[in-house]
Amino acid sequence: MTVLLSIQQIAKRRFDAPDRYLFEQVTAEVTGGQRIAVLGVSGQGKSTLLRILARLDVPDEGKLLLQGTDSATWKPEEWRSRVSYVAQQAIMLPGSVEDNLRTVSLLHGRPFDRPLAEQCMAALGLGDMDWKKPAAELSGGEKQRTALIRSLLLRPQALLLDEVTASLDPGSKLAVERELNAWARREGTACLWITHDLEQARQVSDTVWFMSGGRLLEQADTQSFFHDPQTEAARQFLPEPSAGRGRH
Ligand SMILES: Nc1ncnc2c1ncn2[C@@H]1O[C@H](COP(=O)(O)OP(=O)(O)OP(=O)(O)O)[C@@H](O)[C@H]1O
Repeated sequence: MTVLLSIQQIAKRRFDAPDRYLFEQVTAEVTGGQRIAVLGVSGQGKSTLLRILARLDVPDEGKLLLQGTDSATWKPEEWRSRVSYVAQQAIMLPGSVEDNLRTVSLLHGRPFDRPLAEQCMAALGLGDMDWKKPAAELSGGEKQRTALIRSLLLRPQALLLDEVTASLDPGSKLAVERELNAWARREGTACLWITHDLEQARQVSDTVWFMSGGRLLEQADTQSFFHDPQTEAARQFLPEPSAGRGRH
């Protein structure tokens, strides 16, 4: 698999104590279609790292490359149309659902793919939605899925998903997991999921990135991470081992 994103020695300083790092020495690669769960206790900087990868925030140290080209060479909007961040708190743009679905295409100068929008809405349980409805009137879960579809319509190479199913009912959550797994397989879209739901992490990832102590402490195959975590911090983070999970 070709390397899509290369993350080299990225560090971010704490804004409340600039002599200390929120995280440092983060080095990793993301390949096309790779499915990664980004795990760790609250406040490790998982969201901050993904926002840096989407160029919505800047690192204090280190380099980011997309398809081998340094981030400084990419226009930010071109980068963001390829590496799309979906926030936990979906922000709807003014206007209707349809305006929301169309706006990102307009912003990035792409034709609006209505059949794809219809297909995504149906797949995520929004097939009966009135597209003329003001987006501000949607429920939290409807906003979250509409925001996700807005990003999917860009056909990004990487989707950075920040607790995107947090306000969804179990059925809708499953629909999102299935649809994004299908995108990763079909389109080769890399999916990075921040989640606190360990069952979800198992369903949606082949690789785990575990953040702890200001480092990207483990990068492991998902099965190996859950069955045989290599660090004490990861062992503490995971629930008590179930029968059969070997630990050193
Ligand atoms: N430079 C910084 N950039 C972002 N957050 C910072 C910074 N310095 C300190 N912080 C603090 O560190 C924490 C980082 O939050 P962030 O959302 O990135 O972590 P997280 O691991 O995603 O947490 P959660 O799992 O709760 O969403 C916040 O409490 C924030 O106030």
